[in-house]
Amino acid sequence: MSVPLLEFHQVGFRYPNTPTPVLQNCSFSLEAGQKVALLGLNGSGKSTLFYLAAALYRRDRGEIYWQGQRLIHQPNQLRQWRQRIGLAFQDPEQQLVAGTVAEDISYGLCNLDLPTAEIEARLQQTLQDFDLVDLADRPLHHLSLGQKRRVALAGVMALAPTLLLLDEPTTYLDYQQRQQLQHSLEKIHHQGTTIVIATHDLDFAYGWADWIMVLVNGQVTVSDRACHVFAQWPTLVPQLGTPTLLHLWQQFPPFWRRQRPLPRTPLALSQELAALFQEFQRSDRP
Ligand SMILES: Nc1ncnc2c1ncn2[C@@H]1O[C@H](COP(=O)(O)OP(=O)(O)OP(=O)(O)O)[C@@H](O)[C@H]1O
Repeated sequence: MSVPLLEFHQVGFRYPNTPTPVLQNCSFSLEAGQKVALLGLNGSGKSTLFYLAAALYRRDRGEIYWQGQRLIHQPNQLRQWRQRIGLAFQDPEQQLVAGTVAEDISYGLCNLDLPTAEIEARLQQTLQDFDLVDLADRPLHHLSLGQKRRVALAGVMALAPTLLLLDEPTTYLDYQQRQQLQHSLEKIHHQGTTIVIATHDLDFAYGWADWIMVLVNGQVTVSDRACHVFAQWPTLVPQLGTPTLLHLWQQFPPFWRRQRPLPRTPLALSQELAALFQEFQRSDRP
């Protein structure tokens, strides 16, 4: 078996001046190439888990590994660690630091000590990839929240991380920006980046993820292939609600559902519906 990309082994973490730990004996591993949705109720610790994974916070207990190498919070290793793992915060305001869009994307690249020509080339490529060319010289405080999210993601991706952690990226996005985000994610994943998204958007998770992790009481209680998790969804994770397409699929007759894979897109579900109608029409004929 291959070495996991990222591994948490019995990790514990408590914020100073709070009585109970947020994470306790938290263990999981991520394989390269996965598209992971991290689910959990408000306050279950998803953002905290991301801060620990990105080495912005220091764990109290347990170990964190990158391809088998233990995280030790020493300057040289931290620098390398933070290059490999890109984190886009839930609130883009926390992430954006410079005056304009172009300056903000360049900021992270300058911190990598790259040659000027390479910084410029990566900046131009990133502006194009994220459809930000027209906004390049726009002051950040003139942008909408959705645009700020796009700039924050672009800034992280310009650094070419191996693992991308996105905290609630679909919040406040309109239909068009959501489509654009999905398109960017497909492209990023296709280029070889492993992606983990913390989200309350079950419909998004259902359509996008190939792996599901669920955080409950400071522990990852579910970590499995999405098709397995959704097949057992209501009994496995009752507290999170049910994705719309899955809910509709559960209204199909059991004999039909037993024989077929879960439809993960509206198109796949409508095709199932059409096929079921045809089946009933056939069986009704004298
Ligand atoms: N700086 C902090 N100091 C003390 N407690 C904190 C701090 N940040 C978060 N917490 C607490 O840690 C717990 C986990 O918070 P966290 O933001 O990681 O959860 P989450 O799953 O990302 O929540 P949400 O889905 O609402 O974004 C919460 O109880 C929160 O109140």
